[in-house]
Amino acid sequence: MINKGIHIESLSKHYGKGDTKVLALKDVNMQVAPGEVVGLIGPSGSGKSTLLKCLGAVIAPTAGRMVLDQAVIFDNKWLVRDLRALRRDKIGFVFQAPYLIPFLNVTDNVALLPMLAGVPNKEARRRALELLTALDVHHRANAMPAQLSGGEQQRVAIARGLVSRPPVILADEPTAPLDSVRAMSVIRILNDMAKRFETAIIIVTHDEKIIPTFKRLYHIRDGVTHEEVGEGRSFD
Ligand SMILES: Nc1ncnc2c1ncn2[C@@H]1O[C@H](COP(=O)(O)OP(=O)(O)OP(=O)(O)O)[C@@H](O)[C@H]1O
Repeated sequence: MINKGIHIESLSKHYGKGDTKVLALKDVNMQVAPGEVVGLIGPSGSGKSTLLKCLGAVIAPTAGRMVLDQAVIFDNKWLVRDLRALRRDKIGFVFQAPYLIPFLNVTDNVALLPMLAGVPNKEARRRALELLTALDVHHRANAMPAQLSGGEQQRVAIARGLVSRPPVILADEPTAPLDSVRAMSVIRILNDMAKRFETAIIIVTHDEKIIPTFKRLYHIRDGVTHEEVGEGRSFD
């Protein structure tokens, strides 16, 4: 039986050829169980973004194996024909920059993905408002993105990444533009989501405030991951 969550085995990624070849990932192994929130930390250029892009089916690894939510998606080649559908149905992305759609209001920015996936509009908007409330930005539900502060935009983008309840969430520096109270509340929400919906979550971060909250971390150096036990400190 193939496990749920995220499993990466012997993953490598090379960019370029010959003299300009870069070995960005070398034999990476990683597991994240459903319901678990794992940190991915490492210096600039160590391979964090490359690993998230491979897992998010944005770029192809050079070799190795990746399993997402009980499906082998890559085994030295893609085993999934429709990578767009894989991204839409299985993976929630939360980026450093919010990338909201400028001509949709806050609620519709969050509700759009479930609407596109066939959830009735009313239910999609209800789920959107529930998350906007949890992220303390519901009072801006009818505003347009340009009318929000940077931190508010980021919280809306986090709600959008969570609203489809994907089995996997990949977050790249999600708390970077937030103050420490808001950063902690985002981490609390991601932990709640993980437990409630059995989501496997990877958070790439440099944020010293949130690193002690992880129970388990992967430290990446020069494309090689090292598993570490975190403090798992309560974030209340
Ligand atoms: N498209 C590309 N072409 C060639 N080399 C690349 C490409 N993207 C990344 N690299 C190289 O791969 C290595 C890993 O880069 P990556 O962006 O994954 O690091 P990172 O840990 O995310 O860094 P940062 O914290 O600075 O964002 C680096 O040496 C980088 O220069």
